[in-house]
Amino acid sequence: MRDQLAFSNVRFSYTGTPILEDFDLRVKKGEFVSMIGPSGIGKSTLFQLIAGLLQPEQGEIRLGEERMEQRLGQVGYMPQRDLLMPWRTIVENAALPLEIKGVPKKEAHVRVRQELPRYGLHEWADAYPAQLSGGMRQRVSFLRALLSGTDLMLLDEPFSALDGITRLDMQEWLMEKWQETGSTMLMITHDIDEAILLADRVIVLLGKPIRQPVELHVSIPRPRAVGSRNQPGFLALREQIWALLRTEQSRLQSLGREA
Ligand SMILES: Nc1ncnc2c1ncn2[C@@H]1O[C@H](COP(=O)(O)OP(=O)(O)OP(=O)(O)O)[C@@H](O)[C@H]1O
Repeated sequence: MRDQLAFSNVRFSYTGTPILEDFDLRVKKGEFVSMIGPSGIGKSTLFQLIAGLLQPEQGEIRLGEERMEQRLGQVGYMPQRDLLMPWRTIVENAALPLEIKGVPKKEAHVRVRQELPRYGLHEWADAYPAQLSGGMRQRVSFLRALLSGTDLMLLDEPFSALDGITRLDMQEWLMEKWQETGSTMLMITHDIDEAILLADRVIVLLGKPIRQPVELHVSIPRPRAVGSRNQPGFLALREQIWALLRTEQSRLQSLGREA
């Protein structure tokens, strides 16, 4: 299967802070990849590079077959907080990327209304974001990202602001949507179980700068559900990721003490 995203030999730093060095990453079309790493390692920076908000100093980033400097608008982005506009209704919020692409407003709204039932939101089309629960707002945010018309979705800790039960529901919901849409998904999370449950592959980001991420394949059979966490393969992966992160945390702390 062809690559949807490829980083080759990428270097990136902020003034005085190296983030990536000789960094390679390949994501196949339709794959679900989770990324996990210590705070401040550069996860959001990676997403900004993919979205084209930042450019690499060296190396290249390809989306599909193309090497693109201008990647803005080529990926769907779902942030931690939904960033829905409070003065726009649910239909108006979700239709925004279509309108930006030049689809006439009326047509954009019809298309969103057709989609809403699949998101359990058909009764909320004309409501405002403040009337919806956190989980519902994140579903609107996901639909809006999907309607930006791209096959690559970047999910930046999409459920971190939700309560525990809603979060579990949303994880199962996202797995369904991923299978339904066939989109390629790249998700940042701080939650090891979430990283494993959803993904085909977990990428553990280590090092300062990040050179060779550790890539772990998740062979838990699909369809998965919250109960899949109790399978022996899951427990072993959780231990392995936990050990990697703990070692990295101590290494970073001792580097901090030396500096
Ligand atoms: N615009 C910037 N200018 C300079 N340094 C920056 C800038 N943005 C981020 N950094 C630094 O780069 C490093 C990586 O930041 P980034 O936000 O990508 O990390 P992260 O892994 O997403 O963190 P977290 O898990 O806490 O969200 C951090 O040390 C951060 O302080």
